[in-house]
Amino acid sequence: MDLAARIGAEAPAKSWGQARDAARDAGEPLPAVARELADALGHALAEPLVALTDLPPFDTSAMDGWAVAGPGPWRLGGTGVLAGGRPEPLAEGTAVSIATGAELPPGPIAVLRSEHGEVEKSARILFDRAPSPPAPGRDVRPRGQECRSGEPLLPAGTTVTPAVLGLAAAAGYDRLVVHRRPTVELLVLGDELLDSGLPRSGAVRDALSPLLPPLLRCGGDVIGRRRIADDFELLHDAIRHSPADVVVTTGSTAAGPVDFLHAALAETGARLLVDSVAVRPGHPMLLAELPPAADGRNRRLVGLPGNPLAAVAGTVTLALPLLRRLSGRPDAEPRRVAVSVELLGHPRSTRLLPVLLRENAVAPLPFDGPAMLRGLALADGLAVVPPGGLPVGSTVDVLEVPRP
Ligand SMILES: Nc1nc2c(c(=O)[nH]1)N[C@H]1C(S)=C(S)[C@@H](COP(=O)(O)OP(=O)(O)OC[C@H]3O[C@@H](n4cnc5c(N)ncnc54)[C@H](O)[C@@H]3O)O[C@H]1N2
Ligand code: MOO
Repeated sequence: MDLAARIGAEAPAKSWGQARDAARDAGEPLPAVARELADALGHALAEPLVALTDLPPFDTSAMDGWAVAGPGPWRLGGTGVLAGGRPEPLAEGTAVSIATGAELPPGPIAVLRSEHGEVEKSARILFDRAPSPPAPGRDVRPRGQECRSGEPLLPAGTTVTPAVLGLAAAAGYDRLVVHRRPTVELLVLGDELLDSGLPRSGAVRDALSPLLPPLLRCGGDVIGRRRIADDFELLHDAIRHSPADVVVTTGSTAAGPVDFLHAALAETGARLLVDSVAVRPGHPMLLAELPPAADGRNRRLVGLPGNPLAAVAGTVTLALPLLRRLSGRPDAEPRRVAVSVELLGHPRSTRLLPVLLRENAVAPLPFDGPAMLRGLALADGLAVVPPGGLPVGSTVDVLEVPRP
């Protein structure tokens, strides 16, 4: 049986948009799990975040000063209210010192800022020196100002950022229900690759081991990276036994003498969902469904071409949309930007061009060949130039290449 028959009839190359859609549709968000707040960072909320309390939970002083009842001057009483303390009711004509964030005594209480009052110490009388008399409500954060208990604060699918962790804690959460993040194993193929030092006699530095894990971490948890020699059995074995939800390979996508990826996928019983894309660079990129893991988990493989810029093209086209889908997050939408210099297109394929963004217009960068990273290293993003190119005065989508 020939290779095409073993892995299913070869479909024609997908357009760039079809390929990205196929990656977005290639799975369901992974199951929801409850995580301690600190462990939920970077995950997507599996449920809306609903306030478990009013915020603020009580009427709060917004300033250091005094809580005052009625018009001044006031008799100073009590020991004061610090943040975290419980206030006693205040009788009309009395005041008590209060700290920012402390609960106000009940009733129509106003706050006089410390810089607006003067205390006559022996008689313990507080005089009002404010430009206008303190009024109930001023310099007060009223209970429920930010939200009421039960109010939805964030929709499901929101990425848990440091700010979301803080909001969740303020709103009463100890744990969050989030989607499990997909695990990723990176298999870097190529006998010609060096891990250190200068390139020599046909051998080049492995540029993808440093480049890809930080990009892939924007969608999943990279649990391993391995260099695999150009050997069919080793590759087949690595794919078959990978514990990851998503295996990402680099190189070996084309038809060279040691490009074993298609054969290894066929031997593994994989089903190709995308097998080459009408995009430059990166056209041999692929996406496959692997047989499930022993514990029943679905597994997928993204094959990135070996040329480094082509590998980045495959990452933004297939790997990140797939990982974001599995992690329960919406995919990143491109930014639409004006074209102020003609963007030359390929006759039949989409081009992904490293560009700078200047005053909301794109400026293409030189050194954009598939094997080059010099343009990308300066770029603000990748412009998606449709077949035929784009004239001055039109607009172009620019994809973000995630940065730390
Ligand atoms: N007859 C054809 N040959 C090629 C075609 C084609 O359509 N017909 N497509 C070309 C295109 S386009 C690309 S892209 C590459 C894809 O090749 P592979 O995915 O099989 O990758 P390799 O052959 O292993 O390597 C290609 C190139 O990239 C360098 N490389 C690989 N890995 C790394 C790495 N980790 N760091 C730095 N550089 C890497 C490798 O040394 C090669 O120079 O195929 C074309 N050929
Ligand atoms: O896909 Mo290749 O990147 O054109 O070199």
